[in-house]
Amino acid sequence: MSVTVRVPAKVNVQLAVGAARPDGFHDLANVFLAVGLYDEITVTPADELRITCTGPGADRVPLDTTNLAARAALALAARHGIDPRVHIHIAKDIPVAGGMAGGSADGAGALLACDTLWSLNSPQSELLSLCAELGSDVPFSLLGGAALGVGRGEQLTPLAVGGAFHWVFAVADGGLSTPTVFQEFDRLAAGKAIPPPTPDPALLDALRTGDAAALADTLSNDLQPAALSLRPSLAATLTTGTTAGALAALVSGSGPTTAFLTKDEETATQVATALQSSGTCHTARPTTSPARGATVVGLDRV
Ligand SMILES: C[C@@](CO)(OP(=O)(O)O)[C@H](O)COP(=O)(O)OP(=O)(O)OC[C@H]1O[C@@H](n2ccc(N)nc2=O)[C@H](O)[C@@H]1O
Ligand SMILES: Nc1ncnc2c1ncn2[C@@H]1O[C@H](COP(=O)(O)OP(=O)(O)O)[C@@H](O)[C@H]1O
Repeated sequence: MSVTVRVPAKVNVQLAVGAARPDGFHDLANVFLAVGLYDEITVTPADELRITCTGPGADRVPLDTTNLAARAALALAARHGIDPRVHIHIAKDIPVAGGMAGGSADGAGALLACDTLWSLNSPQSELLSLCAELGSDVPFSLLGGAALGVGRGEQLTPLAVGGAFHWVFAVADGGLSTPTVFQEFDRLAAGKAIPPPTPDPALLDALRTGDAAALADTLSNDLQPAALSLRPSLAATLTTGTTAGALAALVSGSGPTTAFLTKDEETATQVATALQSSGTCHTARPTTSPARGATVVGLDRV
């Protein structure tokens, strides 16, 4: 038997970052929106715990037990006293180390896939608490849609979204390390007062009403200056997309993927074409949001 789960990427439409905490994390007001780029995780019983990965950037994905998908399978098996030997295949389409939570998606996906394979039927609350142990972004990958994440981003409140938003994601060459971007944030913030992170009511309203122009006016990412400081070339990518007609542009999470919100599908195609031909990114990917969270899409009983 094998089980396949599809899991979306995310963009942070607001990422408000507080001061560094004693445990090394930062308190956040993190407004997640799931977008239609997906990894697919397939689990099959095997003689040993084994991971394979295909797709763009697969050579940069660890195939040992540091992989979040392996950690998820091991954590679920340990919780239930189950033999964890499965083959986990990751069909990757989410940019690796791109600020779109690809590793988190694989962690959430492996958790749901193993839960299904082992017929555990765990309640969502139990899966969400296991996700939070794996990483700050992992609970949202399970949930999908849109949500406000507080604490280090793992404490979620689902948000209503009033319509589809059109996006283009410009995938950069190479990745950025999330801890390094937070360290750069701390360096840039040194000596400044950092206010406690709070969600922007106007942004939550824009999501609720599905108003792309209002959302464009309220997009914000406190990690963007840090990502631009570490990767100055991203400024040219952002300018290319806005010049080509995007309503707004921002770095996705810790980057280096950049996100472009457009008023409709036609403009998204036009912005993607301009970005692709500009040479300021590796690949331009048009898509929509919100997207469903981790979902079982295949159950093969042979
Ligand atoms: C920045 C964000 C925005 O959604 O995503 P990415 O852009 O990486 O996808 C997240 O906060 C990333 O979450 P995730 O990638 O799960 O991070 P974790 O594994 O929990 O933590 C990795 C490291 O990032 C830093 N970190 C993470 C979350 C947080 N609230 N404060 C932090 O300072 C810490 O240095 C931590 O050791
Ligand atoms: N399944 C996975 N897919 C991708 N990266 C993973 C995975 N498991 C662990 N990693 C590690 O996590 C790092 C961050 O990757 P990723 O989650 O794709 O990016 P981001 O944190 O920027 O959203 C990678 O560089 C890699 O070392």
